[in-house]
Amino acid sequence: MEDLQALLDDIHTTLSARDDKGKVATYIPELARIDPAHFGIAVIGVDGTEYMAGDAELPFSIQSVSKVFTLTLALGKHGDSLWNRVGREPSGTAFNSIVQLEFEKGRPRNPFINAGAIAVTDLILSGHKPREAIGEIVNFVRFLSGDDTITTDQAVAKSENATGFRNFALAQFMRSFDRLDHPAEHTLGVYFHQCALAMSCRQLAHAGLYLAANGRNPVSGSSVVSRERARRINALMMMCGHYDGSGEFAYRVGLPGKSGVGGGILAVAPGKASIAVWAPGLNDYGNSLLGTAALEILAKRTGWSVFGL
Ligand SMILES: NC(=O)CC[C@H](N)C(=O)O
Repeated sequence: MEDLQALLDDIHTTLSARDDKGKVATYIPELARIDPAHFGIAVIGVDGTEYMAGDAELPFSIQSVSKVFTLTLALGKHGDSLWNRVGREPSGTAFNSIVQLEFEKGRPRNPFINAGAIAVTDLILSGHKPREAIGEIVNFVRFLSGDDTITTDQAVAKSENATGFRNFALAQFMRSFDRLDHPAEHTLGVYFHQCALAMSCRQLAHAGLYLAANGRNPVSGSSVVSRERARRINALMMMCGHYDGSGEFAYRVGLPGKSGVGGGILAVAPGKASIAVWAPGLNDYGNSLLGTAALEILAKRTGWSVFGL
């Protein structure tokens, strides 16, 4: 395998020169202001070695990448009973789609589409005030990444709270099937804050390291989840992490990954490394255009894939 740092520098140079950077999300007004020219990538090996290129230390809005961490947290609190609320099948629909919810009686297909993530957040809220649940999520992500400086971007959370009509519709609709335990405003108050977590590629790659290392963070030495649970979360990321673009991502990259509309993607090369990439311009599925391209090149040149050696 070629030198990883040289490879990241090459990916950064090649992709920064591309004219077509995709389109930044505009439905959350605060995200519409982000410069699509940003590009960052960080790879943390399971031995803790860090490789970075571009804006790898600049915090960005992780948005739906947070759904991996809230799923992990909620599984820790509720165990497999979580699956009574949400399924484990790819949806084949957009991240914010409502259509399947009626046919499937308010049980979202998986924890990574918006409806499913809102149901997971509702479980985290159990027994808490929204403020406490937000604190618990922030503390969990700080623990995962070993970095106490991580916070939520209040302007992004506020911006989404003011314009997240679709998410309110999803939450109210689930509530009509008795699938949420809390008022939509409470659950979404927490959900918008988890999406507004601001993290750099470096912090994000550290936070995802447990998924590359059998459930244990090799840098901090902490056990996060069992080996079996880490595998299962990876399986869900592979099947559902990119919504109706999940098949295409698996085909091109071949690694479990989770995207967010802020342009971030967390990808996991089991036994090898945790990878975070950020390029704010999105493709038609709402996944980072150049982030996907970067991971495709990285996977090809390293040979990292869960589908073969
Ligand atoms: N795909 C995403 O990143 C969506 C997250 C965003 N906060 C939303 O709920 O619409």
